[in-house]
Amino acid sequence: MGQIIKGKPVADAITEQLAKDVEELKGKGITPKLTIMRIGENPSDLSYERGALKRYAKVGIDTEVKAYPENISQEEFIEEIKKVNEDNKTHGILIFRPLPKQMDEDIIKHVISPEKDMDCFSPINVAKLMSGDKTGFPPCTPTAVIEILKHYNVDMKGKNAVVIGRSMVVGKPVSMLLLDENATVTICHSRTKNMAEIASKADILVVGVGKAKMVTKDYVGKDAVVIDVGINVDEEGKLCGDVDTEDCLERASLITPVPAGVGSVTTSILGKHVIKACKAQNNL
Ligand SMILES: Nc1nc(=O)c2c([nH]1)NC[C@@H]1CN(c3ccc(C(=O)N[C@@H](CCC(=O)O)C(=O)O)cc3)C=[N+]21
Repeated sequence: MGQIIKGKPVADAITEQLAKDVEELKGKGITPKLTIMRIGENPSDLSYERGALKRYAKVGIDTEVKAYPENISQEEFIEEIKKVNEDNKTHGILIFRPLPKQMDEDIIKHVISPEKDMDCFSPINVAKLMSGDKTGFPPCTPTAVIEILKHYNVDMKGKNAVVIGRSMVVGKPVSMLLLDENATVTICHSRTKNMAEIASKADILVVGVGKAKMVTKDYVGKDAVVIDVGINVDEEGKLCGDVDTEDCLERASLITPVPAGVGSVTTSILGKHVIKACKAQNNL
């Protein structure tokens, strides 16, 4: 029988350091600030926003939410991003994704200033992630996955890691970060044949596809570590992951829940990025 590993202890450890860093910056007369740009009222965006606001109120990071109507035009949104880029008080920007249909992410991604881009939207940060340049900002959720594995002493070196999903927010970047930790990485996606069979060979299984409870015990090898990155809303309007946690628990050794798993660590990583950006922008 496996064990459920929560994000909270990991998030708390990171937050403790955050609070110290903020205090130090405030001692120098600097208040780190994050500006969140949200279009519409997607429940998973709102969940992230609530988590972030709560955490940063505790540690003293200023947070401003700029909310825009679902039908805002691309031109208007670009102007808004430019304004925040130029706002001297803002050190970090988070733009919730995916953006609505009228937006072309391949255009917008070039607008956000790479120094303020907290979640690896800018192609500059994507390139830095690919090349292992630590001055960039890898996306928060994939970084949270690695922090959880480290916190619970899961050895990644030489292990078989299988990632399900190839998105730019989860699958691809988390694969790069696992590779950095010397895991042997396999990426599965919608066209993969025999996915359950491949997944069941994993020592570490990371799932981020956005399909509620898609991963059942057939995907899980004995004593595998399962990290559920999915944030879905079920028929009853409750948050649930991509993994059927109950079902997989009998085979897995460790498994993260949703909610209270990866998501809770994501917000603390975002805070860490804001501090890093704030220091860099103040030549500290
Ligand atoms: N550019 C971008 N990057 C993202 O990483 C991103 C995004 N856009 N759009 C939305 C999704 C969703 N997401 C969540 C992160 C944390 C919680 C989180 O903190 N959840 C708390 C619950 C908080 C609450 O609901 O009160 C928990 O799981 O315990 C939820 C959802 C990141 N996403």
